[in-house]
Amino acid sequence: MNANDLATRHCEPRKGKEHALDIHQVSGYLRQLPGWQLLDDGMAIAKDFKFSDFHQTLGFINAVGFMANREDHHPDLEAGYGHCRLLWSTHDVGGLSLNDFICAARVEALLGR
Ligand SMILES: C[C@H](O)[C@H](O)[C@H]1CNC2=NC(N)=NC(=O)C2=N1
Repeated sequence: MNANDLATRHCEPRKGKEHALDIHQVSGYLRQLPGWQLLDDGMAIAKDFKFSDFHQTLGFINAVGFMANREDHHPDLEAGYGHCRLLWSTHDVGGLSLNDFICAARVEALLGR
């Protein structure tokens, strides 16, 4: 599944270890998502997005927040004047699930990438 396919999927409730992706699945999806990095021993993916000012940064956060609420899957956010770092992980799974990659791909699509 490439990034465009991922971005057209919707998150589904995924609870329990059986929904955790293995390292082969994780590296396959990561290859489709430039700039996203594996963190915390493979428990999360993150990317830092740069913007020219706080208005742009806040617009991005609002767009991501809207998408995240619609998908019922929520990122950790860290932001400053000209950047926002997003981290996706599935608490209900205790690691990475397909939902994290769907949301990362949806974020790229929001930016027209
Ligand atoms: C009931 C609801 O679907 C769950 O609590 C969702 C909400 N958003 C979530 N977001 C993230 N990142 N991980 C989850 O496990 C999660 N669970």
